[in-house]
Amino acid sequence: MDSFNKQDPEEIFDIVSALGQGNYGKVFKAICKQDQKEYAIKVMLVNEDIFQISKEISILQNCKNQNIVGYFGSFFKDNAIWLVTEFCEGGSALDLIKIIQRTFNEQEISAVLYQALLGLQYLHDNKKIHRDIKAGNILLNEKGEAKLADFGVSAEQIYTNAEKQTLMGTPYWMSPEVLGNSKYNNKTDIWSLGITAIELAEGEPPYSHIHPFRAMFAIKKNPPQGLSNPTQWGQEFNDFVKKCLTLDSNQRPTAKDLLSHPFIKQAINYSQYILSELVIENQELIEQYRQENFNRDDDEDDENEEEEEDQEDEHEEDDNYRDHRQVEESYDDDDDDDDEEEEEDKVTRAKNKKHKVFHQESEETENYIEDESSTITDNKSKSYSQNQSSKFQKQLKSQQFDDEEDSESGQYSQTDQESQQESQGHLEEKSIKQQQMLKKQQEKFSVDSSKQISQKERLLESNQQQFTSIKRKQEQDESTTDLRQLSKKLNERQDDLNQLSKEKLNQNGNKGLSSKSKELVEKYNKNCQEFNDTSKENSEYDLDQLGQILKESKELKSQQADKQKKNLGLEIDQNEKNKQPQVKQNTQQKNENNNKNQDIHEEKIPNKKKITHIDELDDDDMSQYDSNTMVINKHVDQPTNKEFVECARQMESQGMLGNFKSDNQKAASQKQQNENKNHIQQQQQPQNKQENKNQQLSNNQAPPLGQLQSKLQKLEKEMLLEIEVIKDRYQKKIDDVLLSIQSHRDPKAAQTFQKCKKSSTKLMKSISEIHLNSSLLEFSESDLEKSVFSQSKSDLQLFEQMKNKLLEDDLKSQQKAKEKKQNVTEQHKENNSYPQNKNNQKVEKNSNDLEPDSKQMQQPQRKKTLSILQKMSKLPFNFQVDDQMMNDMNLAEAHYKNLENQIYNQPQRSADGSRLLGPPPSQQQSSSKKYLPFEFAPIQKSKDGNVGSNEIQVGRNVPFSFAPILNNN
Ligand SMILES: Nc1ncnc2c1ncn2[C@@H]1O[C@H](COP(=O)(O)OP(=O)(O)OP(=O)(O)O)[C@@H](O)[C@H]1O
Repeated sequence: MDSFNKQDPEEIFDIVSALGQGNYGKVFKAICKQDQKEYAIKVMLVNEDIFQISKEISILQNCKNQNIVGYFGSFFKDNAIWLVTEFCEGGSALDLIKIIQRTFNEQEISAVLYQALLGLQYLHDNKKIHRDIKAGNILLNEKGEAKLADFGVSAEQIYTNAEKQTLMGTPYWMSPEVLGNSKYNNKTDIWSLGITAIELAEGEPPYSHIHPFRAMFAIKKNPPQGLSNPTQWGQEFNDFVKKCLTLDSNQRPTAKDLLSHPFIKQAINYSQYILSELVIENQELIEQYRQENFNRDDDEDDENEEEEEDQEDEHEEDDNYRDHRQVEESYDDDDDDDDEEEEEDKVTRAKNKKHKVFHQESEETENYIEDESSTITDNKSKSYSQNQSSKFQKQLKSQQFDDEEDSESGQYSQTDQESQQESQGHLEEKSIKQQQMLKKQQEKFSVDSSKQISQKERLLESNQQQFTSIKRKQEQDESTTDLRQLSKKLNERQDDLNQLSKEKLNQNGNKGLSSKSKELVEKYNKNCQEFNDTSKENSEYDLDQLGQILKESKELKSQQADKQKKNLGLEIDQNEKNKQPQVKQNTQQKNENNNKNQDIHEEKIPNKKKITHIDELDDDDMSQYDSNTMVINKHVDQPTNKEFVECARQMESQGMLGNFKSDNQKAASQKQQNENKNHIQQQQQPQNKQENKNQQLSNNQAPPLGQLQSKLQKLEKEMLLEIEVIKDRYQKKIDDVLLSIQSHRDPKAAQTFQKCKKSSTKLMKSISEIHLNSSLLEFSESDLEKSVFSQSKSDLQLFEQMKNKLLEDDLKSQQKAKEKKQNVTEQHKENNSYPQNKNNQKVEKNSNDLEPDSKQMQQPQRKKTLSILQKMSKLPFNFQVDDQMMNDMNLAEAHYKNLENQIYNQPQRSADGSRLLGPPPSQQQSSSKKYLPFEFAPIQKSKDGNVGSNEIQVGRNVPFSFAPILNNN
């Protein structure tokens, strides 16, 4: 008890939701107010089970292992113990089977068992026995870790023969030796693990269809039951189960033995990865399941409280039968008193567990009812109450019949008046008593049956709720299909645009499009193509997200279009009047908002001309607008984009496109139009024909902007959120795989890591492309600059620069080195007549002459390299280093090494090859270290467990950090 924290747990934690119900209490999800981390808290009322609870605490306290659920402390409040453990997002393996509504496949089973075995190995090495291994006690988290939990019945290993053995565990998972009279040890956990393997594969342990006490008997007497359909499973899995279920515990393998079983060994590479996928993919369903269970538990709690008194006696028997949960039974064959105590104990425990049992009972009934239609359920509840009442009627009749019989027999058998009267009085009394009793019974029956009816009604209600939720899910699925179709449409639309741009290019190809313009258009086409490819590659989830946004945007636009249609014709003049101030205001706002950005931009691109049509661009102009500027400086006119917007509008007017983008584009065009107008008015330049055309078009078609803009802003925010979510998701995956690589040096995981990174970058690129190409949402310059895409692009450029610089400098220094070498050789030739000793001195002197020169040459270059490297070190975490870049880096490194070797290390031979030139070996070593600009080193994790953001990932199979070495001087 000393170990309990004295603080009020409610001051430390916020209870968020219920996670589940155990035998000893409810488990809640909580958030620590201080660090905002999630925890699981088991709240257990203190009663006679205090021994179990404190044992669980003490065992958890002493276990620190990745595959044992982490313990953070315990509190005592209001006669309840709060046990704080680490939160496992996936709940138990059994929960997951229920949630995904299928059993695990062989890969998933091996993944769970591999980690469970690691946990068991740790426990057994520390002389502990779990004693309650089952799928319900293996928790899974988002990282794909499987953890043993629920140590309520665990024990320190008992070795002495004098010790009384305790029967503990959950019947179907118990080993024959636990059920028999023999002593048992940690091998009992291995048996239970074998049963758990069957449970994961089939959803139920063997003998689950029979009464648990009978099952206990069967386990003890019968040969082990393996998988019920062995041919359905691989040979290795069959063998694994068989080995776990070895009858003789001495022959049964240990956890360590099983870790090298082929069925388990294969899981080492993928265990965490696939479990993480399983948990993350089903996170929504898991939450839903918890929510539903929580509601049901609450209802049932209330109900049970009401029924507790009434049903206590009647259900006691049932309780014993239905208690599929833990059975704890001390036994001693020779001692009858013990048996009695044990019997009493059982009853007390059964009472304590009644809550749980009721819960299970109604769950079973409910499951049954779930299979039936609601009408059948209704009928069932009715017929049940009918049965009850007819049963009661029968009883009533028989009672009445007995009474009548009694009174009749009384009439004929008694001759004496007094005794007759006496007897009659007695009979009357008896009859009154019986009638009272019957009345009571009648009342009780009616109460019971009405309770049963209301229970059934509740079940019916929950059934209907489930039905509605299934229906809702179906609707969701339908809308997901809708979204998928939408995203498909988006792709098709991109194809259309592609096609259109190609046609346009062909048409205009000979009409004086400058080569730069052509190049630009081609680049745009390529981007579109790439976007199509990547968006096809991206997961359905991402497409769904994008589809959702597009759907909303479409709805918004169609609303706008409807409104506009209404206004058109009738109120066009009015509309025009109303529109102008709004547009003006927006333009003003926009101008104000973008003032800073524009200033910055003006600095970057001086003398920038405002371009409104691609034909207005000449080669000089085009040189200012390379692809990067297009991406980063969004507010710069993008001729290709405008071109396509116009084409799209034309297509639309010809009925070739829906109104999917038009409103937005019109809005953008209107805004641009106004901006241009202002600009041109300022410069007092005549407007060209094309602009007039555009203005006419936009004046006729542009929608009112106020509402649209605020909705667009909302959409933009949502889009940003979506991006964050997607980014997070990938980031999490990357982190996890990274961890797994680090812990296992696992090439498969490394591959996945690379894949994740690639798809993450692709995704970011796609998103940026959507921003750029569809003009769906307007990003400010700074937003765009923040985006990973643009960042990566400029960083890539930086890297290119660095590489070229290095190669250039390298070449120069090689040339210089050559020249120096020639000088040295010539000088050597001159001094060839010197004695050996002197000669060496001379050479050393020459070598020293070389050093300052090389240093001079190296220092500025080194500085530059370092500054570039430092810049690179600010790259975002998910900056992708592809093979090409990897090669470049290796190349750069090799060049440096080479250079160093040539200048300082490589002992050079004299022209005739007879003597070595160069510094003594001691000098060689130090110089080589001193001048190496960077090296590959294993990644160091920062305190918070993340890979530092200032480290660059350089992936072969194992990630490395790329850290510049500081000058020793
Ligand atoms: N750390 C946790 N993280 C997430 N969910 C948890 C955690 N601990 C328990 N749960 C959920 O709460 C449920 C109840 O857990 P608990 O350990 O109290 O009992 P149990 O294992 O179901 O029953 P018993 O105690 O009879 O073995 C679990 O099945 C699981 O769904």
